[in-house]
Amino acid sequence: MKVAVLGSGAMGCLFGAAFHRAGADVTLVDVNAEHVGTINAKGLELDLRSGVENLPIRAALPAEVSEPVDLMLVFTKTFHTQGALEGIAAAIGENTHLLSLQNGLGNDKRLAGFVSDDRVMVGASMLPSDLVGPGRVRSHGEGYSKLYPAFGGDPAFAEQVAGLLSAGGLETVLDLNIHEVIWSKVIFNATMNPLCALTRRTPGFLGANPESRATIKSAVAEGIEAAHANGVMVDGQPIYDLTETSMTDHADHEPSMLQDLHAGRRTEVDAINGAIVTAAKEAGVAAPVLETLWHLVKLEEAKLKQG
Ligand SMILES: NC(=O)C1=CN([C@@H]2O[C@H](COP(=O)(O)OP(=O)(O)OC[C@H]3O[C@@H](n4cnc5c(N)ncnc54)[C@H](OP(=O)(O)O)[C@@H]3O)[C@@H](O)[C@H]2O)C=CC1
Ligand SMILES: CC(C)(CO)C(=O)C(=O)O
Repeated sequence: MKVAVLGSGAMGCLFGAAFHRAGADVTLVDVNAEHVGTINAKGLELDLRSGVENLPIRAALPAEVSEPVDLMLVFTKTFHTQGALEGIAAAIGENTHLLSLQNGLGNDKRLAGFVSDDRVMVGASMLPSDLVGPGRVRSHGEGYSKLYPAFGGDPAFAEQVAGLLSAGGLETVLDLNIHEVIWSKVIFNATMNPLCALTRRTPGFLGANPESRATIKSAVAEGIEAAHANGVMVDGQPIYDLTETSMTDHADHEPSMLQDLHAGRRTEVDAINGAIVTAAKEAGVAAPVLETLWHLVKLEEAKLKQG
């Protein structure tokens, strides 16, 4: 399978490596010229719990990819999806499938503007990953990934994709209820990511303090109510369980929102907290804790703009 990973930062490199290990023809596409150059010159360095690995994977700037691919895995930040797909139009042919495992709500609609609905796949990943420097990625935590065609239909291609990822070392399964999976993940992210970003601490710190534990409980409860009000019947307990797992298994992982603030970049809080709060309001329910976390992270972003 010919695969392009669009946005080859922390997660894109981790997944590109799995496709490469499974024998796919992979190109890591990114706008960061230093990162692309380092991967081409020295290989991709992956620091995993199992050890450090160096993989000779091809990397490219978007303008350098001119042949259509079978699969384009989109792993930019959500607010870059539209521009990134426009910038790689030459690689999107009439048989190209698009897959997003990005955080947040609305990724299905963002991809649907570029290929027919039957070639859009979405999902979520619980794997943690950090971009340590040009050509270097660290992932020290376990986690599964789930995917499915976003608008239903034949899952045969999605099955092949999940098979390759699993063969390449990243456990991936199909889930018919993919929108419940995505909502469960976004509720988790809307709770844990802002709390870590605002305190500048990792999940282990949140687990050790009663104030964060109380906030986690309220935020998750609001997210579940918002999902149910929107007709997405998520099961609540596994989301609380995920927060517990992250406070132990991912105790030292910097959630992507914390990585963003540390790097002085915009966060994805609008697609995460903002999207849940908006959906909640549209369905006639309030989500005040999630809304406050959203606004506090927006203030952090405003501080970054001030310098
Ligand atoms: N990190 C994690 O542990 C997890 C992240 N996620 C989700 O995965 C997605 C990706 O996150 P993550 O890997 O952390 O993000 P990163 O910032 O590490 O990677 C995104 C990459 O996309 C690049 N990029 C930006 N614009 C374009 C473009 N037009 N064309 C090609 N590449 C572009 C960025 O370059 P530049 O930096 O120069 O803008 C960057 O290298 C997000 O939605 C995140 O929420 C999900 C689960 C876990
Ligand atoms: C790794 C994980 C699952 C939890 O922190 C995540 O989604 C993120 O960092 O955004």
